[in-house]
Amino acid sequence: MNLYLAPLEGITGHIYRNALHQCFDGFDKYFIPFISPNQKGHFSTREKKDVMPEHNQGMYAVPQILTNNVEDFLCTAKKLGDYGYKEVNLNLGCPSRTVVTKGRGAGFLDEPQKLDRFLDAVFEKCNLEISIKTRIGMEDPEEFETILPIYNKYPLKELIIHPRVQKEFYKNTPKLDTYAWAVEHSEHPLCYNGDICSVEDMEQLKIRFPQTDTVMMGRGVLADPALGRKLKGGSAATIEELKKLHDVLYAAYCEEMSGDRTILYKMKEMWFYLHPIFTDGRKYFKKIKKCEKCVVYESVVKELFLKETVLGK
Ligand SMILES: Cc1cc2nc3c(=O)[nH]c(=O)nc-3n(C[C@H](O)[C@H](O)[C@H](O)COP(=O)(O)O)c2cc1C
Repeated sequence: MNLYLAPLEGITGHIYRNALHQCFDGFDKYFIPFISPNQKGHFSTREKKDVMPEHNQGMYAVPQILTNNVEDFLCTAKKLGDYGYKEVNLNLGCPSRTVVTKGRGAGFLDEPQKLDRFLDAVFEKCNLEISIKTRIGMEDPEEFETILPIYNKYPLKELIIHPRVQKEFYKNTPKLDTYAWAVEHSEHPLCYNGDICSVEDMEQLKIRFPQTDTVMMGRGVLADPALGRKLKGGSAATIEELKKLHDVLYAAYCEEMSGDRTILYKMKEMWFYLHPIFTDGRKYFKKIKKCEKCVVYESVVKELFLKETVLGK
């Protein structure tokens, strides 16, 4: 089984990926949140920090590009190639309105002919391997019957399918019937993505799709950082391991960012996903959300790790 860490913009940046890799590992590929090429043609500070080889040591990292412009894609891919990357991923799933209204991310799925011409040009000129992470349409899963044949025309490294349409954002449940149709009709190796948060979820997926041997996971990992390890037959997270992950992350955010508010914003985001793994996690999450100073935060977290334990999963 190949397991991939999903890109989560604002969360699984280099600090999170390195902390996860150091404390739990378990992933065959670590996807980097999207790079959105700008008019000036250079990376933002966040993007640069995220793709720098020294921030991705010892792991197979895949950068992702969000664009609908051929030149921007090629120019970004070239720079990533210069950094040493062999593979890039194209984002055709981002549901955010600001992205979609510009015809990027999931918005590109609304213009199949333009998408076809885009892929034709980038596959002709790009020297790197290209994979695609896609939703199944904008409004209706049936749109995928037009989109998949386009993907089938090009030599994709792999196709990662998150079987929701754009308008659902992260609501409802993944459309497994559409994924089943894709399993039958795709010419490419497939990776399934969506709502795999436990060993049981994976078992269910494998019952219906025994041929699926590559799965990407995002929020499930934030909620249980040992998920990848557990899916590979390893043990559940211990309280000591979770404390270590927390301490590594917190130290790295304190070093990279300035100001209690900015640091605590990052930590609160992490706790939003992670708190349910602890006994009485809700109580502590409420306290954490109220923290405005790092010293106060540190004492709340210290108490949590002292008094609570990990819920058996
Ligand atoms: C906060 C957040 C940020 C995300 N950022 C990205 C991104 O940069 N690129 C991308 O392809 N998908 C992004 N996604 C989608 C995830 O990669 C993934 O497809 C989605 O969360 C479904 O998988 P999951 O159920 O395992 O979390 C993001 C999702 C969330 C919730």
